[in-house]
Amino acid sequence: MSTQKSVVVIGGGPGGYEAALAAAQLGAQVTVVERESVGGAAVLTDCVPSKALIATADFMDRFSAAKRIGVGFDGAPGDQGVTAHLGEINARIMTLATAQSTDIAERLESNGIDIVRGAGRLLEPGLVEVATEVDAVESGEQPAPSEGEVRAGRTVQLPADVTLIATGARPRVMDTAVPDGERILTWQQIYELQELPTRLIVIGSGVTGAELAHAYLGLGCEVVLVSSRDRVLPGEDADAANVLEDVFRRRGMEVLNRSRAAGVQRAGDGVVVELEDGRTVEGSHALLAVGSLPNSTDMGLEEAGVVLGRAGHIEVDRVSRTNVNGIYAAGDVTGVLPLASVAAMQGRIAIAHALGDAVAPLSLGRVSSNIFTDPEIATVGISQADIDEGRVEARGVMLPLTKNPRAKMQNVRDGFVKIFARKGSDTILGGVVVAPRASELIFPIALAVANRLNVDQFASTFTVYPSMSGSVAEAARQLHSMAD
Ligand SMILES: Cc1cc2nc3c(=O)[nH]c(=O)nc-3n(C[C@H](O)[C@H](O)[C@H](O)COP(=O)(O)OP(=O)(O)OC[C@H]3O[C@@H](n4cnc5c(N)ncnc54)[C@H](O)[C@@H]3O)c2cc1C
Ligand SMILES: NC(=O)c1ccc[n+]([C@@H]2O[C@H](COP(=O)([O-])OP(=O)(O)OC[C@H]3O[C@@H](n4cnc5c(N)ncnc54)[C@H](O)[C@@H]3O)[C@@H](O)[C@H]2O)c1
Repeated sequence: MSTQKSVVVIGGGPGGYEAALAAAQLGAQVTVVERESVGGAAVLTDCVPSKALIATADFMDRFSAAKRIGVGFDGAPGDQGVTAHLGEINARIMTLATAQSTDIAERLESNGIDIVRGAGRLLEPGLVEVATEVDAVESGEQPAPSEGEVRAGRTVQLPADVTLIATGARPRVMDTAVPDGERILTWQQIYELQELPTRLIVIGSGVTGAELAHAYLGLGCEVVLVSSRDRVLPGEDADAANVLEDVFRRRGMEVLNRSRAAGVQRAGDGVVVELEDGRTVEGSHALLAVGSLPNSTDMGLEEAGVVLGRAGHIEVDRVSRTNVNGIYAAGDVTGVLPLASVAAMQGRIAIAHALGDAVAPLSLGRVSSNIFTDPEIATVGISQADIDEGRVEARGVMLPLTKNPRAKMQNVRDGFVKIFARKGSDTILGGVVVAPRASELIFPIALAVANRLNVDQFASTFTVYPSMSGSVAEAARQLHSMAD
C-alpha cells in the first residue's frame, strides 16, 4: 500500500499554488482545483494588474514633475499631447497577468501537480467534489482519474488526506450600488475600460481605493475620493496617511472625508453618488473599493463542521489548521492579513504541518507591506498605534526626508523614515518609510526586525552617500542618541 499522501488544494492563488509546490517537493500527490485560472485573483484581477496600472501612471507623472527640475515641459501632461490610451494600457496589463498565470501553471505541472478546472467543495472531510466544465474533461484537458478517484457526470471526486482551502475573497458590493461593468465598477472590472473616465469617483479610501485613486489621477483623470472616515488610509500610520492626503489634494484630487456613500445611480452618460448626509457627487464613473468578502459560502464547510467567523472567514490557528482534522485554510479566506505574501506563507506552513515537516508558526510581527502610491508607504513590524496605545513598550523617531541630499537632487518633497525600538534593549521592532520606492527601502528595517538587530548595530552600518537609505541609518543614529 502506498504511503504517499494526497493533498487537494481548492483555489490556485498565492495561498494555494505556493502550498501545492511545497507539498509536491515533500513528495505528496497534489491536485489544485481552480475554477478560473491559476495565479488567482492576486495575479489576474487584484495585485498584479493594479501594480502594472500604477507603474504606467507613474510614467505619466514624470512628465508633470519634469518642469520642477528644469526640464522643458510646461503645464500638465495633456497639454504636451501626453495622453493615456487606456484600451492599450489595459490590453498590455491583461497580457502581463495572463502570462504570469501561464508561468505558474507550467511551474505546477512541471512539479507533477494536477490542475483540475472547476469549482471545488467539500463533500465530507477527506473528499472534495469538483464541478468541472464537461468540455474540459472530454477534450482531455483534465487529467485521467487517479486511483480511488470517482468521476460522475460533470463532477469529479478527489479523496484527500489533506485538504487546503485557499479560495480567496471577492469585492464587497452594496445593494444600493450594483456594478454594471460600464460605469459602476469593482476593481476587478476596470481592466475592461477602453476610454479613460473623465471624472472618476472612488468610493472607499482603504489601500485599494487609495492606490487606484492615485493611478487614475496619474493617468490624467479627474478623481474624487469618497472616504467614510476622518482621513484616507484609516488603518495605516497616521503621519503617513496625512502626507499622502496632502499630496493627493495638492495634485488636484478632491478628497471628501467623513463622507459615507449611501448608493450609486446611473444618470445618462454618468453616475451620481449619494452620500449618507444627503449630498450628491456627480462623475462619469464610480469605482467601489469598500472591502472584500471571503469565498467560503456553498463549499460544504459548515456541513463538514468547519468553524467560520462572523464575517464568514475560516478560523485557523498559526499553523493554518481549521478545527477539523486534515482540513487547513490559507490566504484571504481566513481574514488573517490579506496580503499575497501572507497567503503564500500560510499555505506553506499548512503543508509543512500536515506532512510532518519542520514548521514555524505564522508570525505577523515580521510582515512588511507597501502601499503603491506616490510617495509609497511601506511598513514592517509594530506600529505607532501599538506604542501610543500602550501595547508595546517602545520608542520611535521620525526623520523627514527633506534634509536628505539624494531626496533634494531627485526633487522628493514628501516623505519620512520612522524606526521603533524596544525600550531598554533597543531591539528594532518596526518602522515606516514614506518615500519613492519605499517598498525597497523598508528591506533593511525588515532585516533588522527579523534578526533582532539593535539600534546601535543598525546605526553603525555603512550606507552609500548620497542615498535615501542614508536617512534610514540616520534615523537609527538619532534613536541611539535619545535617552529612553
Ligand atoms: C486591488 C488589490 C491590490 C492588491 N495588491 C496587493 C499587493 O500589491 N501586494 C500584496 O501582497 N497583496 C495585494 N493584495 C492582496 C492580495 O491580492 C491577496 O491577499 C491575495 O490575492 C490572497 O491570495 P489567496 O490565494 O488567498 O486568494 P486569491 O488570489 O483570491 O485566489 C483564490 C483563488 O481561488 C479560486 N476559487 C475560489 N473559490 C473556488 C472554488 N470553490 N473552487 C475552485 N477555485 C476557487 C479563485 O478563482 C481564485 O483564483 C491586493 C488586493 C487587492 C484587492
Ligand atoms: N499594496 C497592497 O499590498 C494592497 C493593495 C490593496 C489591498 N491590499 C490588502 O487588502 C486589504 C483590504 O483593503 P481594501 O482597501 O480593499 O479594503 P478595506 O476594508 O481596508 O477598506 C475599505 C474602506 O472603505 C470604506 N467604506 C466602506 N463602505 C463605505 C461607503 N459606503 N462609503 C465610503 N467608504 C466606505 C471603509 O471605511 C474602509 O476604509 C488591505 O488591508 C491590504 O491588506 C493590499
